[in-house]
Parts: sequence; C-alpha cells; structure tokens
Amino acid sequence: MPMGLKLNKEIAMNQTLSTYHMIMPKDLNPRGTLFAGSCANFMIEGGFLTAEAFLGHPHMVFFGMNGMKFVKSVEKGETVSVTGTVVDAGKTSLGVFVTVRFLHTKELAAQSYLTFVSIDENTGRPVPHGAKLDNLTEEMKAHQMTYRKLTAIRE
Ligand SMILES: CC(=O)SCCNC(=O)CCNC(=O)[C@H](O)C(C)(C)COP(=O)(O)OP(=O)(O)OC[C@H]1O[C@@H](n2cnc3c(N)ncnc32)[C@H](O)[C@@H]1OP(=O)(O)O
Repeated sequence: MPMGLKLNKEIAMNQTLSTYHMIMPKDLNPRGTLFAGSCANFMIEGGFLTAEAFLGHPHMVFFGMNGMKFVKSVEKGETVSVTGTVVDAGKTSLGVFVTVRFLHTKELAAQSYLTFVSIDENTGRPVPHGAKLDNLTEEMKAHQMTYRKLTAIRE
C-alpha cells in the first residue's frame, strides 16, 4: 500500500484539530487589532484542516460560514489557537464548529459554524463522503443543533 494512503487512514476520523497563529502586523485592522478578515481566514483554514483530518483526504470545498461572532479584540503579538470540531455529517457536507481562543487564558475571541462539501476531485461536483459521527458529547450535540438551525434557511 502506498505510504500516503496509510497515513490518510491513520489521521482519518479525527474530529477535532487545532492550529496556532501569532498575530503579526499583516493581520491587523487600522485600529491595530486582529482584522476580522484575517480571523475569518484562520477559521476557514482551521475548519478545512479539521474536515481534511476527519475524512482523511482534502477533496472538499468551503461552502459557507454561519453565526460568526467576534467577542474580544486580539492585540498584535498575541497567539491564538484555532480549534475546529466536526459537529455534523450529512451525505456530502460536514459542519465544523471553529473557535479562536487566546493561547494562555483560553478566553474566546471569535467563533463560527462552517460548511464544507466533499467533491469529486475531477468534476468538482458533490460526492457522498461516507463518514458518520458517533459518540457525540452533550456539548457537541448542542453545537450540532445550533449548526442545523443556522443552516436551515436555503435560498
Ligand atoms: C477551501 C476553499 O477555499 S474552496 C474554495 C471556495 N469554495 C468554492 O469555490 C465552492 C464553490 N461552490 C461550489 O462548487 C458548489 O456550490 C458546491 C459544490 C459547494 C455545492 O454545489 P451544489 O450543486 O449546490 O450542491 P448540493 O445542492 O448537492 O449541496 C451540497 C451539500 O451542501 C448542503 N447545503 C446546501 N445549501 C446549504 C446551506 N445553505 N448551508 C449548509 N449546507 C448547505 C446540501 O444539503 C448538501 O449537503 P448534504 O449532501 O450533506 O445534504
């Protein structure tokens, strides 16, 4: 078996993944705190990596973001953890709850619910991902309910 395949299997089904970012001058708004667009970028990247680790492959696209909140400003030089948790698995879609927290105090800076859709790597069209979510904690069940409410409106 090719090494890549074995590695993919080993990381597959991880439900939670964290990345870290030190806030640099390029990430700031004119007030000198973390720019919302940079923070959204961290959340999309962190959410994507979480979904990739869960499925064991990167063949998916980002569809949308709901319930995005920025609750506390982050200053230059601080480090934040970006943690994604898969909270819902549909036929082709995954719902990922992402938080941005101050590294040392763990205080919440921002959060959002993201949707990723599994695609055929050749056609770019949605394909079933075949993954299921088992053993959800009460906290994850609550996030799943919120995710479903936030994504219920389809236009
Ligand atoms: C990581 C990146 O940067 S990727 C780059 C940025 N993203 C992109 O360019 C994506 C561009 N968009 C697309 O290619 C398409 O719109 C797609 C593939 C996302 C969706 O294509 P559609 O033909 O609309 O797909 P379809 O109707 O089958 O829906 C796909 C899934 O999205 C879900 N979905 C549809 N609308 C919504 C919504 N408003 N909120 C959440 N999920 C939704 C569907 O329920 C379905 O999931 P399920 O199979 O688990 O039930």
